[in-house]
Amino acid sequence: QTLCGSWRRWRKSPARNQRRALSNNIINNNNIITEKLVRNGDNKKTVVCIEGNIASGKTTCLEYFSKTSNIEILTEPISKWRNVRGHNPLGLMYQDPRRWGITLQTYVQLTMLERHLAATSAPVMMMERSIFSAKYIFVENLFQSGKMPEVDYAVLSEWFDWITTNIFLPVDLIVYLQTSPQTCHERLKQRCREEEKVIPLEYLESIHQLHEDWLIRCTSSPVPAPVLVIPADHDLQKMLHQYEEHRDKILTASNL
Ligand SMILES: Nc1ncnc2c1ncn2[C@@H]1O[C@H](COP(=O)(O)OP(=O)(O)O)[C@@H](O)[C@H]1O
Ligand SMILES: Nc1ccn([C@H]2C[C@H](O)[C@@H](COP(=O)(O)O)O2)c(=O)n1
Repeated sequence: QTLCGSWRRWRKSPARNQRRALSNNIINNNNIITEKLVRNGDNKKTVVCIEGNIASGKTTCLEYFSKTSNIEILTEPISKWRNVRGHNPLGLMYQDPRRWGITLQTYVQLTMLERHLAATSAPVMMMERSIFSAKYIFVENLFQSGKMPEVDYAVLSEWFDWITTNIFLPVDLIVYLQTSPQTCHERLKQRCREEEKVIPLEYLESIHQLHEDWLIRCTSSPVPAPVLVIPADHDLQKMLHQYEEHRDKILTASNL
């Protein structure tokens, strides 16, 4: 069990402390107090985001916790990314990232926002990824690898900044499933999703480095919550054992 170096840095400002603030006020660049949009009931809910590389085992982890009462599971809306009104932006992005990266990532940003704001009844909401990793990992990767034009990156960044400045999107804990890119490559081939057949090991290596910069080295983008790192190269049985070991910590994340 490891807690990321970001633990201390962000401990003072995670979701619980924001919730404790007298209101949902924020102070903008001009020192004018404005209100963040808040969904009713957000004060009580614990939000846990499962982060990790492609095919690292996030869905399998969520499936395991879905058997627990009091947890509501929100998987990534990948079926929407594969079919929006008959179009497949995920497939298009892998075929021609320069042309379709902005299209997919705009839609990912919208659908992840919907996930964060979903009306859930259980006290704990466990989400696959977040609007934060969509921006800090996937959009960054497209831009840094030269596959997203600067203007597309600027427009997406403006949208992201507006959303995260004006809408209260609390996260209590990030669970980072830390894998080697090689493990993910093996699992990806085994899963055999049609759109992903073109993904080379190098792509998974880039995505891995971005996760490490964000959640372990804490050198790239803000980490919105404490991070629990779970080594995830192990076989399924060992992974389930680790999930069981961390169960209490995960379920009581809002007390961190
Ligand atoms: N610990 C594990 N050992 C071996 N295979 C795994 C393990 N966890 C998941 N898998 C398999 O790897 C593939 C990707 O797992 P999945 O949970 O879909 O990952 P993700 O949601 O992170 O993309 C699936 O075929 C799954 O059955
Ligand atoms: N912002 C994002 C989020 C996800 N994707 C891609 C990466 C995978 O092909 C797929 C999600 O699969 P998972 O990691 O959950 O197995 O969607 C992306 O391109 N941009």
